[in-house]
Amino acid sequence: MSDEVLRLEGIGKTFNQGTALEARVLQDINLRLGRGELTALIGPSGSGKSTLLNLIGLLDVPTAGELYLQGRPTRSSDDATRTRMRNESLGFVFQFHHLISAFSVLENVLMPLIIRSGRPSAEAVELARSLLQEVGLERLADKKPTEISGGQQQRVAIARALVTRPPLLLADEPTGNLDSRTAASVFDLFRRINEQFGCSILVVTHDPRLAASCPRTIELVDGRIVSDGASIPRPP
Ligand SMILES: Nc1ncnc2c1ncn2[C@@H]1O[C@H](COP(=O)(O)OP(=O)(O)OP(=O)(O)O)[C@@H](O)[C@H]1O
Repeated sequence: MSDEVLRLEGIGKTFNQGTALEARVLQDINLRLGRGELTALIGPSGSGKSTLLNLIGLLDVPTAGELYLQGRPTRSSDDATRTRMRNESLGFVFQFHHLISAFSVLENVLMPLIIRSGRPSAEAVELARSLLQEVGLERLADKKPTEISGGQQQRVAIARALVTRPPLLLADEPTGNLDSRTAASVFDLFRRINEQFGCSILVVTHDPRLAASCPRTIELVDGRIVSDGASIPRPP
């Protein structure tokens, strides 16, 4: 199996192409993510980070170039194929975690498996419990999301994103609404998950300290990659 999880070749995104509202947001993005890499995506507001993450997450389609997920081209795939590839290969963690308040923490973690194949098997429940243990929340499995803190809710969202064992985890400002100590501990969790599960993680962050704790940082400015390399360590 290839060690390459993701490859972007000449990716561009222009919204409202051919109209007065045309907006060229991404240009000539070339990028390769290997298995098990932990990478930060940084850049000023409006530089195109979320747009790029949406393309990588197969939630939107580029207007130029090709995007390969685990070696498979995606641009001309139909919606059903893209949905299948998304469910098989990707996990998502967002700033606002969208946990379902009527369900318990455990049921929320199980949700991707329930969507995939209905009633969860005993193995699925066991996997969800072990992920909750991994994120330090096994004792809260029966609580509702409203009964736990923001940092704990984000940990539930991370466990939920991992329950399908995705080779690539995408995170968009996952610590954006957390205080700095809680943000640092959620980021520690990303590092531990990366080491333990070997999944590749691409995380958009505005926080330079958090970015510096990733081995690799990619910087976008005005829709282009302006730097891509080893992160510069910062003092704690
Ligand atoms: N659907 C759309 N139609 C037109 N323009 C869009 C659309 N989506 C995003 N844009 C524009 O693309 C640019 C990049 O937006 P994007 O949200 O990707 O930036 P970002 O780097 O994630 O910003 P932030 O850090 O503030 O979240 C912005 O100028 C935005 O207005």
